[in-house]
Amino acid sequence: MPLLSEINSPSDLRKLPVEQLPALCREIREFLISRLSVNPGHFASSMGAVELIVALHYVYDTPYDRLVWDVGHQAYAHKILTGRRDAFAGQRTLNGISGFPNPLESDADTFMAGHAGNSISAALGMAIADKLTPENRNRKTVAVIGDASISGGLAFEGLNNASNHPNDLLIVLNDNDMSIDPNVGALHSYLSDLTTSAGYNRIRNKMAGFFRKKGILTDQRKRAIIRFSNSIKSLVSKKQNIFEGLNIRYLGPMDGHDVIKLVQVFKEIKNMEGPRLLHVCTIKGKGYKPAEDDPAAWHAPGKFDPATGKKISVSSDILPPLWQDVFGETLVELAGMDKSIAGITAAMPSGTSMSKLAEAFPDRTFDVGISEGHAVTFAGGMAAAGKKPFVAIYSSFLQRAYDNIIHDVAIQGLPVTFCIDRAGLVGEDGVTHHGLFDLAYLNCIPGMKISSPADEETMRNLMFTSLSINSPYAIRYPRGRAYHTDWKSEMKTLEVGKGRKITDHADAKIAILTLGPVLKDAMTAASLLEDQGIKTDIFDMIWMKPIDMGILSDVAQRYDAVITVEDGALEGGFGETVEHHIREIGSGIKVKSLGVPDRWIAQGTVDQLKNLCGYDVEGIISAAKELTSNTKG
Ligand SMILES: Cc1ncc(C[n+]2csc(CCOP(=O)(O)OP(=O)(O)O)c2C)c(N)n1
Ligand SMILES: CC(=O)[C@@H](O)[C@H](O)COP(=O)(O)O
Ligand SMILES: [Mg+2]
Repeated sequence: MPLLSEINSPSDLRKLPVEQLPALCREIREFLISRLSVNPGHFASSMGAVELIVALHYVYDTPYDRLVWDVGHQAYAHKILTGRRDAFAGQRTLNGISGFPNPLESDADTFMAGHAGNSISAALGMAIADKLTPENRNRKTVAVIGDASISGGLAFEGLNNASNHPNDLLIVLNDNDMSIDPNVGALHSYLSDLTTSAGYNRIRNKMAGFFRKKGILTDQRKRAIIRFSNSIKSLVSKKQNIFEGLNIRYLGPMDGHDVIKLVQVFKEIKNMEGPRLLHVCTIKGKGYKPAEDDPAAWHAPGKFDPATGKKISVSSDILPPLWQDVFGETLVELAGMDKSIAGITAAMPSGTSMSKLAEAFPDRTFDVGISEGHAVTFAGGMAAAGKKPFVAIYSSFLQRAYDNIIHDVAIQGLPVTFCIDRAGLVGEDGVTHHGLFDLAYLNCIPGMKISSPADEETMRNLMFTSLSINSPYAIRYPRGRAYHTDWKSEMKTLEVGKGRKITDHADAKIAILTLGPVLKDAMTAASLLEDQGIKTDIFDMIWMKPIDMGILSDVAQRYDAVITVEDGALEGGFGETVEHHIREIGSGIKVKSLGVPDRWIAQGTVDQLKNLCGYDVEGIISAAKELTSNTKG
């Protein structure tokens, strides 16, 4: 790769003649295909954003000028051009670079990315701060946001605020007509026929410059003219351009793969004043036919054969189900039993397997787009109207909807069932995507029921139990696979707040209390400990709230020490709750809590990260040994 191998910074890129940029884009795509076929990541989005990223770094004085990425899964070319080409082979691995922009990793990464919708607000903050900072007056800021991400509430809040205070923010709307799955919503269909002529903009730009030089065009007069021209346009075209209706200058649409044209346009608009939005049209998966043909399947394809596009699956055996499929297929069964059941997803139908309900009951399944807050309140509305909504949202994305859970569901005690997927460490997506806080952030909400299954049977029974729960209810489960190939057991109603004793040794001195699938590690650890003469008893608590006080008082009386294990943050988590109640009972036994410590956890495999956090089999064994030696001493 003769061009790419010489680029170790954006200033190296800017030394190239513009005519060489198409060749550079080809090399970047070749690089992405070769690296991502062996070390998987977000493929199609990044393939579609190559020209856009090259042109931005070519025209803007990065990293002094700021690029703010939305989600950031499309920004691999940005990482490659900003000194991380060689490190890219280790992206999304332990101690490697992150799969998303991260300011801790590079000064070219201006803001944390990973959760959709934050780029406009963050970039607007930077742009306005620069207006207030004399030495930064000429610093440019550009937000790059996709067509699905811009439909989220936070993005709209940013757009709505963009014309209130003087700023020169450029928003680049990267419209590839896709989310992870096909994009949804009115804005999506609106974008597809949004037009304004580039010629019209050029003339308008020249006139504005002329009148400004004459001192005729003040800010106030300019805003009046824009409002006047918008009203003329909406009279003539009958279509108010939504962005110009918000006093954000709309430019485009243009071909997002014509890197020469993009350079020319960015040069033209770079020094324009006031908030602008450039609408570029791209193809998700551009430059790799299998991905162009099926961008959803190539959003995060895993390993593949670059020559054939054949996915390289980890095993050909019959595998246990994905937890999300246990959820999806069980929900279809429940929806068949109870017509009041509806399913809601926030732009993650395939990720949560809510797609299975959509196939079986399309009229009872709702994809509301990347709008988790709206999804929860929408569910609250459905519940208030007598339905039984199941909202499936990844734990870390659900963080976006915290007050919606409290204000629009819990205070009213509405029967919404939260199916919290990707709960716990998720692995390679890293710090923004680990679902570590749901136990803590839900536990303090009055009336919220919180559960976590250790296996498929319990998952199905917890879901079935929702039919007899008429109040807010959460079931949390992890990314990845469960355990049993034949898992579709008969369902039954569980007693709310009732855990189960797994082992019962007369002479065990240590109790191990687990919540969720960490039970498996505890059982492995217990049998290894028994081989070493240390007897423990295991309890699968199933419920975090209400917690099984019967088990806690039994444990407090019978054992010398307790180990708790959770796949989540220790602060405010399951272990703290156990200790709080054991102290309330008046017991002073030692409680050792294992889980995620109070620090940010970057990317790696789940096994690597659990080991680092000390709650894998090894961690449980060493905790039991430590307690045994302490209680003996
Ligand atoms: C708050 C939040 N919800 C959901 C997601 C999952 N997610 C990641 S990328 C994506 C689709 C983004 O679509 P778009 O903005 O159009 O970018 P594209 O992938 O098309 O480049 C979604 C839903 C997320 N990252 N953040
Ligand atoms: C970029 C993004 O947020 C999603 O693509 C996310 O990475 C999906 O996670 P899973 O791979 O766990 O479905
Ligand atoms: Mg898109």
